[in-house]
Amino acid sequence: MTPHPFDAASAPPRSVLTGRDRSNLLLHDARHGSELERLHALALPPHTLMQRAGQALARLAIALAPHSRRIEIVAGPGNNGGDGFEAAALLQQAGKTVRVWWLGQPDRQPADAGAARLRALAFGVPVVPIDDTGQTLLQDTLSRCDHGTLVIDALLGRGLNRAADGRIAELIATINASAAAVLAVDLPSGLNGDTGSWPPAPAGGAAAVIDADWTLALLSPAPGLFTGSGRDHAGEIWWHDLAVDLQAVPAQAVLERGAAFDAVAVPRRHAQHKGSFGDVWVIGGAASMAGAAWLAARAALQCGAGRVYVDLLDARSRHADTLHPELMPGATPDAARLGASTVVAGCGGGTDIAARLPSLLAHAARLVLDADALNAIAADPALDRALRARGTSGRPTVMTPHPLEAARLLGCSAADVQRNRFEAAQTLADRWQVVVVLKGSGSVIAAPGELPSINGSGNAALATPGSGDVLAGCLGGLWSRHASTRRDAASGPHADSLQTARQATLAACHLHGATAQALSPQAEALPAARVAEALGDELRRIAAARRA
Ligand SMILES: NC(=O)C1=CN([C@@H]2O[C@H](COP(=O)(O)OP(=O)(O)OC[C@H]3O[C@@H](n4cnc5c(N)ncnc54)[C@H](OP(=O)(O)O)[C@@H]3O)[C@@H](O)[C@H]2O)[C@@H](O)CC1
Ligand SMILES: [K+]
Repeated sequence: MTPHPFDAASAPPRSVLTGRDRSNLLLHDARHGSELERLHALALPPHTLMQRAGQALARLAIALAPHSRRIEIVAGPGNNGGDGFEAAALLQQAGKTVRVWWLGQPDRQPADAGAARLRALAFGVPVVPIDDTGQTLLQDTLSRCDHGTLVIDALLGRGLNRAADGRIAELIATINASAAAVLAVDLPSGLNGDTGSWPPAPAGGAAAVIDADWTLALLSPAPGLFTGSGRDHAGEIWWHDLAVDLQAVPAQAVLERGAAFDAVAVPRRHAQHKGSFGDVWVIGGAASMAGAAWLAARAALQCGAGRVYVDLLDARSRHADTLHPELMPGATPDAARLGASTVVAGCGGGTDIAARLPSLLAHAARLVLDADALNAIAADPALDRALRARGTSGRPTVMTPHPLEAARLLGCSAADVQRNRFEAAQTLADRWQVVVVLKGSGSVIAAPGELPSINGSGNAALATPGSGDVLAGCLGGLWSRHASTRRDAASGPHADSLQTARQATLAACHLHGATAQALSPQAEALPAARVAEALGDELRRIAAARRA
């Protein structure tokens, strides 16, 4: 008997976020991922998908840790463990010293995983049951490993149906405490792949989730890998589609990797002038918070808005930004100007922004609501009604809450929002017929009637004060030029549609994140003013790369 060979013709796993592929990636939750698996399994010889999964896993393990002679595979009771068994036989054939530690029972193992275990045994792979003795031995082994040992986490994948506790939680803690490198199969065990959160921990306990160096997503990546806690637990995310058609089953989310940005930041034509790219008004900067408004204005300028005005709420701060003389301090815009402008409202707005909102909601052609503008709407039913009326009338609005602002709008806690970021963002988008960016690790962009998108760029360098103001301004700038350019091309009212707003929002989130990654690849803190300044550099770099 020979193991199924590495299929040299099959594509290798791909790194999802560091590769050059900028196309959107469909993401399926656990239910639809199982449906995808079931549908394709019916059309293929028995065990094919798991064999492909094992091949992809073994191939990636060798590529990521070529010098690891010892590979410890910790396999769980279900098919996630089956992937581990499939890879074990191949890795053993490839000359590695492999051992599978198995937490399962033969009579309860699913058919695919059972066949994979028998195959591994047939190739002489040692399989150690994780009973009390096995667990002690594993703890002892992993405590003595260094980074040269590879541990494959095949404990739990999409079949997670409760918080990891008891022995499985102990195993997760043992792996996390080890110095070994960790490659997780499909999901870091313990992570809820649908949401990127942890299932509620047992009373008094902490959630147990693997901290992987790498994760190999199989078939269709789970949405939760890319948002909430997902990125921190998953490490670098790799993916293999196992040669199936992901479109055969409806997806639940989309990973945005730059396609929308490419559609929005189109090359500027020679005969265009500043009027071609529209006016942006930044309205915010209450007492001692003028910086927030200037940051947004600088970002809008860097992103290519035609003219940028700043209407500061604190009259005493109405001076120019001497570092950026292009920015114009302006008096309160009237309805006609608002009706021809993109307005970014609320950055450092304090409570003063509330008085401005009725006019902005009624007249602004395009409206970005950030920070204190969102808090004002959460606190005032009349503003809530005005925003609803704006949505019904078809005038586009983008809301950019962080989780706490979203919680205020939804009347729940920030922890509730983080438990299901997709649901929170979609509820807000549907309630007001707006585009919503729920900020945080893996910003979620939701709009009525659209699948939620997750922004794939960015890192923790953006976790600094003023970062949100820069995003709001960046969005204002890109939206202004996008809507104006589309109006040029289409001369129709649809130039201001919610779809244009959504495209600009996806583009802004991408650019904001990509700029931070370029400036601070190791995610060390970045002052927001540096990010604002560098947005233009990143735009110019991308434009130059396009021409090359
Ligand atoms: N079949 C195929 O062709 C392919 C399958 N694929 C792979 O299959 C994976 C999905 O497999 P799966 O559905 O068997 O689920 P899996 O993640 O192994 O876990 C289920 C087991 O865990 C248990 N359990 C759950 N939560 C628990 C907890 N907190 N603490 C303790 N136990 C817990 C649960 O126990 P039960 O609830 O039944 O008591 C059950 O025994 C997917 O992620 C991918 O890796 C891919 O290779 C593509 C091809
Ligand atoms: K896993």
